[in-house]
Amino acid sequence: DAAASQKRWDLSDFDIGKPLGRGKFGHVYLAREKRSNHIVALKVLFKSQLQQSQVEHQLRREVEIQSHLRHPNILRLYGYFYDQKRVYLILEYAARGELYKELQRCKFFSERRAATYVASLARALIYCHGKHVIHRDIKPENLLIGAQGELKIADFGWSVHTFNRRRTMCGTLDYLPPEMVESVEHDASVDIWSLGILCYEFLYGVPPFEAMEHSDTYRRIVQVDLKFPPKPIVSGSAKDLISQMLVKESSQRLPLHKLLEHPWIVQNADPSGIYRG
Ligand SMILES: CC(=O)N[C@H]1CCN(c2c(Cl)cnc3[nH]c(-c4cn(C)nc4C)nc23)C1
Repeated sequence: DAAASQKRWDLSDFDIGKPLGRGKFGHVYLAREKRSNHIVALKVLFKSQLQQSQVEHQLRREVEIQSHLRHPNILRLYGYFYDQKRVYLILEYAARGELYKELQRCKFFSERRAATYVASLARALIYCHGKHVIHRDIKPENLLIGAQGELKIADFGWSVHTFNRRRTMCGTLDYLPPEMVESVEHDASVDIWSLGILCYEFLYGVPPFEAMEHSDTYRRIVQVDLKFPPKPIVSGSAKDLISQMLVKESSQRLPLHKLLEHPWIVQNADPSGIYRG
C-alpha cells in the first residue's frame, strides 16, 4: 500500500527465514514483516559486488521502474533499504516458486497450460509497454508462480544487472531477437520475440535456436532457423502463432493485443490466467 512504499525500512522490521535461492549478487530469503506478519522475499545484494560490476545505476533505475509497476503477473517491489555493505529489496513472495523448475519437472507443458501462461505474460507486457517499459526479459528463470498458480515476471533484478554483461559476456543468447544479437537499436517488439521463444519452450521443453556453440545459436537466430520437431505433438495453431512472433523484421511481429485474439490462445488459455490442471 502507499504507506508501505514510502516507509523507511530496516532489517529490524523483519524476521528472516530460509534462503529461497541465490543470484549473482546475493541471496533471496523468505522473511516476515514483524508488524503486519506479511510474508515477503528479501533480496540481499552486496554493494561491493554491485560496484565491481558497475550495476548500481541500473539497480536504481530498475528499482524505480519496478516499484511503480502494479500488475497481477508482475512481481511487486514493495520497497528497499540499505546498510553499510548491502542493499535489500523487499519483494512479493511467490508461493509456488520458480517456473523453470516446474518446466524441468514436466519436461514440457500442455497446450492449455502453455497458452494460459503466454496470455498472462502478454497482458503483463501490454501493461509494461503502455508505461514505456520494455525488456522485462521473460525467460523461464525469471518467472515465478504465485499461490493461485498465476505467473509472475520477476525479472527486474539479475537480468538487468547482467543486461550488458549477459548480452555480451555470459548466459544464454537463446532469447535475443535478431536486432539485439546484431546489436542494432530495439523497441518493445523485442518482447514479442522473447514471448515467442518462451511459448516454443513451454511446448517443446527447449528453446527453438538452442545449439552447442554460441556462434551456432547466433546464426540460427539471425536466420530465424525455426524448426518444429515431430515430438511432442503440437497443434498447427500453436505453430502458426509462434511463426507469427518469431519474425526477423520486428515491425512484422504479431502485436501483443492481436496475440490475445489468436485462435490458439482463445481456444486454450484460461481467461483468469490460472492453470488449474
Ligand atoms: C534469481 C532469483 O532471484 N531467483 C529466485 C530466488 C528466490 N526468488 C524468489 C522471489 Cl524474488 C520471490 N518469491 C519467491 N518464491 C520462491 C520460492 C517459493 N518456493 C516454494 N520455492 C522458491 C524458490 N522464490 C522466490 C527468486
